[in-house]
Amino acid sequence: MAFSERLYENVKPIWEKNHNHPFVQGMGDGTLDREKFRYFMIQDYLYLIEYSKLFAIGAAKASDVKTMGEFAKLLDSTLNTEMDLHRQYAKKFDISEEELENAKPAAVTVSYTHYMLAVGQNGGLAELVASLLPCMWSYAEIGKSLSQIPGASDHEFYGEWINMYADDEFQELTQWTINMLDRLTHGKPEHELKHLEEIFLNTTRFEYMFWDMAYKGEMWPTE
Ligand SMILES: Cc1ncc(CN)c(N)n1
Repeated sequence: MAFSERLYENVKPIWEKNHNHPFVQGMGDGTLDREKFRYFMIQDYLYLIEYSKLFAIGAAKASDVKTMGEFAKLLDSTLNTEMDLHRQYAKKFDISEEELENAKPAAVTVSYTHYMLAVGQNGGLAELVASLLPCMWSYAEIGKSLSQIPGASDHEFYGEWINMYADDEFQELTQWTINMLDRLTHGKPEHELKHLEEIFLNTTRFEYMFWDMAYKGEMWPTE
């Protein structure tokens, strides 16, 4: 069994919870409150600024030029395609770019990005990829599944979001990253695989927390 299949099996119950979360369901049937989506978009933009740094770290840690090039592609796609979607939504909400970049991250946004950056900076390439993969993989799955709901891709507001993650390019980049983790973990001893499994599980848990934070509009427990 490829290591990615083992990871997938291990986190399946949490991914099912993500798919059933009212935020995700609400994008699929178009009923999600736009204020919740607005809040999500701002926090997600801040999240992606930090997340994209993992690809730069990946390029620096890679041991061959081909892998460096792939990380460069992932970095470009995040900064210039995925985050463009957020900038477009920001226009719809009358949020200036400056306002977007100066917004303050919520507790979950800080915890999630700092955890990934610590793992990415302190560990090897396999740790880095294990930590960043649930982000890509779970959105690729959610985008694909929501795009199969009749009318969801054409929804005047949430359609663009769904199309972004259901798109072939995002799906291919995700598959490349899954394959890379399988390559990096081939032949690794069980105790190292267990460690990677735990990292993957932790960022999967953060994915759920991010949906929930956005749905509840949470910032910090003291506010
Ligand atoms: C929190 C989160 N997770 C995943 C993705 C998909 N890159 C995202 N934009 N934001």
